[in-house]
Amino acid sequence: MSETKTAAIIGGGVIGGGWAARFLLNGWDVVVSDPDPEVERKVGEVLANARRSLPALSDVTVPKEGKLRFATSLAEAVAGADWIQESAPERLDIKHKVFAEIQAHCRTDALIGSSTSGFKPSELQQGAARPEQIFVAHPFNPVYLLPVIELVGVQQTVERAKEVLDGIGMKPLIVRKEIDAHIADRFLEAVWREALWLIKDGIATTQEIDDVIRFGFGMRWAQMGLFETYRIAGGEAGMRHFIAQFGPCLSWPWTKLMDVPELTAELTDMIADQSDAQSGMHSIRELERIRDDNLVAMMRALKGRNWGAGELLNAQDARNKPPLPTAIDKPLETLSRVIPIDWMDYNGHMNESRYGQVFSDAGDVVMHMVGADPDYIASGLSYFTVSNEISYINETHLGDVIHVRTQVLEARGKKLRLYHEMIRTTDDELLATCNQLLLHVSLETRRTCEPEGEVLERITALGEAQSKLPKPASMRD
Ligand SMILES: NC(=O)C1=CN([C@@H]2O[C@H](COP(=O)(O)OP(=O)(O)OC[C@H]3O[C@@H](n4cnc5c(N)ncnc54)[C@H](O)[C@@H]3O)[C@@H](O)[C@H]2O)C=CC1
Ligand SMILES: C[N+](C)(C)CC(=O)CC(=O)[O-]
Repeated sequence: MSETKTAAIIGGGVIGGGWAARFLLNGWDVVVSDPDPEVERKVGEVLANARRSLPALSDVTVPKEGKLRFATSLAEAVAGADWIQESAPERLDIKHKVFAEIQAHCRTDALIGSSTSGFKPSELQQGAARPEQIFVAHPFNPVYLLPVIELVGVQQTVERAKEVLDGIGMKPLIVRKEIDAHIADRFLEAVWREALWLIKDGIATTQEIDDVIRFGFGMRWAQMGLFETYRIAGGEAGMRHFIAQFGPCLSWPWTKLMDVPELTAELTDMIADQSDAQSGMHSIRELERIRDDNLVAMMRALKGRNWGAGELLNAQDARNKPPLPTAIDKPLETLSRVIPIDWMDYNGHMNESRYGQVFSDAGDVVMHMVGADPDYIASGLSYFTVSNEISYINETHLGDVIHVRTQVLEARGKKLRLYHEMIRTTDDELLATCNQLLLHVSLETRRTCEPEGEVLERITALGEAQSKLPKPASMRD
């Protein structure tokens, strides 16, 4: 058993709260230190949002949540921590004071990341007792959902940090050279500046600017980024043609980036009023939930494509996947997962089609147990499901943790009959059952045939062992 690690979060605001949730929901214990008397409530609200969204990105068992504690002093928070994440306000004087106190009380081998959006490590390290211990770990809001982290600092330190972040499902990017605002915030700054000009000059409103992003290039960026997108825009000749065609525009007046509009009271009012008209009907917490639900749905769609953020999530699932059941003389625990947002329907519960997905995944586990795994399937043999009789017994809701218990009712020759019970893990409530019949097939002839070799031996042994079990209670009722 690996020992539970501890993260100390210094500053529990928007970003510190997000870090706390990311670590906790990946099984780390977390200690938060923040002078704000409201910190427990604020972190609690971020955590509530994270609990309903992050686990829903996973299609396998999620790690057991760690323990959360609020420290009475920074010294107490950092004392035994493995990772310390500074998320205090973006002011160098505050950060220097915080680092001095951290280093006076933390372990010398602890990793000390800073969430700074723009300061370089050399600036953060000024006057530090052990400069090499401090590095930039710049996240994106919401930290519990968005995977990328920019790491800037001493090579050996950021490599250790990368290993930790990989383990909590993130996408650490080690930045080659330090630079103000790292990589991503330089883009965000450019887009933000341009948007401010467009509003100031009366060209577009906040709503119109958001629409050109979310109905257009924002969706392209979320899955391919900038260069891959523009490569395609160059047509068959790719990037070279793209540059030949659009390169000259760089010297035309297509940008006001070299200048910054003054944030006068008048411009601030204009932007804030437009933003109120656009989004004022929702509270910030409501907007956070809308954003999170949309992000989960988009990231799950990318999972299906095994692309971009979806590829990362699939790799994380593969790491968290539980081992196949080995004891064949008792009901088989074939699946455990959380119900995600995109499985909900207009009735406010899990759509009926998703029960088919759950029972199909549980059936796959039995196939893999007997050796009918991807290699066997690649050899041209498999099982087809020919019937699923599903009974919907109780409603299944967003965020429910469920597991499936499976009994093999018949495993003889070509026939594999399974009985699945889908149970809510928190209160043991039976949610649905499925009587499922699978037939062994040749993928070449697309007809049924007897299983072969080890699969035949294992399926026969499984069938015999399971035939001695009493019928599941829900079948007898
Ligand atoms: N808000 C954002 O979109 C992002 C912010 N960041 C960076 O994260 C850091 C924190 O920003 P936010 O969370 O947005 O700010 P915030 O204002 O929401 O939170 C800052 C927290 O630090 C606390 N604090 C103040 N002095 C402290 C001290 N001496 N010790 C411990 N805590 C202290 C405050 O009480 C507050 O709760 C900044 O460096 C910022 O650049 C990074 C990525 C995105
Ligand atoms: C606005 N910001 C500079 C604080 C933004 C970031 O640092 C990253 C983000 O989440 O957009």
